[in-house]
Amino acid sequence: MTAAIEVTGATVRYGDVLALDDVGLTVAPGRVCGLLGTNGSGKSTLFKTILGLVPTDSGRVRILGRTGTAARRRGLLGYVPQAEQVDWAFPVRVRDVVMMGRYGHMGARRRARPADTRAVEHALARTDLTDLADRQIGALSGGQRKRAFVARAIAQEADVLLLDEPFAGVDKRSEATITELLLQLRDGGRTLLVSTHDLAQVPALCDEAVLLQRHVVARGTPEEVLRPETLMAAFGVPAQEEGTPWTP
Ligand SMILES: Nc1ncnc2c1ncn2[C@@H]1O[C@H](COP(=O)(O)OP(=O)(O)OP(=O)(O)O)[C@@H](O)[C@H]1O
Repeated sequence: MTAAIEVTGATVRYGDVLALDDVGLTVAPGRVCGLLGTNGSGKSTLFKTILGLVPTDSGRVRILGRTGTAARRRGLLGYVPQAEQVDWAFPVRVRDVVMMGRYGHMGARRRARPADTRAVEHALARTDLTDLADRQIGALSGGQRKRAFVARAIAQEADVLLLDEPFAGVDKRSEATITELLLQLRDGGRTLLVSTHDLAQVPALCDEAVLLQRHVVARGTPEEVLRPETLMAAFGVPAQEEGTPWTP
């Protein structure tokens, strides 16, 4: 079976900074893989590498057998960025942000067809944003903004989704809504790679997990990766109590 995500021997440097060191990762279709690691451990860089947005010193990326760039251009690969990477002052409505997910389906003239409008309305409804659809994206709360980007990913109907910290700064209710939405996407056959600092979220969401510290220090089931001795060996800190954000 072709892997949904396959990264082999990826090494990335920013000048003198070694951000990824010989990283390998394989995720089968229809699975949720958690990407865990401390600040600066390379999670965002790995996403950008998969998306074809940063050059690699060495290594190879395949998304359903294609390069990341080719998969992205064909609408097979979706990305929910970290909140900090988005310009919230940009004057755009929630509905327009979600419609951006349809661009890969529209052709060069980007004219929305009825199928695109239906997909957008469906995604807004699933993320409970229908009533806020005409609001400027910058005028939403943090949790609502996250949901808007998850809605964009739903509307895109991409087979593989990369989500960078979808739970950062959201309350328990939004966290539960987002988790449920992501599991529904998985159950519909999508493949998800989800970075998070919130280890308490991992067993409920992830089928498997990878612990990154520039290179892969552990991979396996959430139980295997979250073993206290694994975390201790990797970071020299004990596991924290369930529900506590992970801040070694
Ligand atoms: N554009 C850049 N130029 C130089 N160094 C960078 C750049 N982007 C990231 N880095 C460095 O590369 C390393 C990995 O950063 P990255 O953003 O991938 O980590 P991360 O795991 O996503 O962190 P966080 O959890 O804080 O978002 C860090 O040491 C960071 O300082």
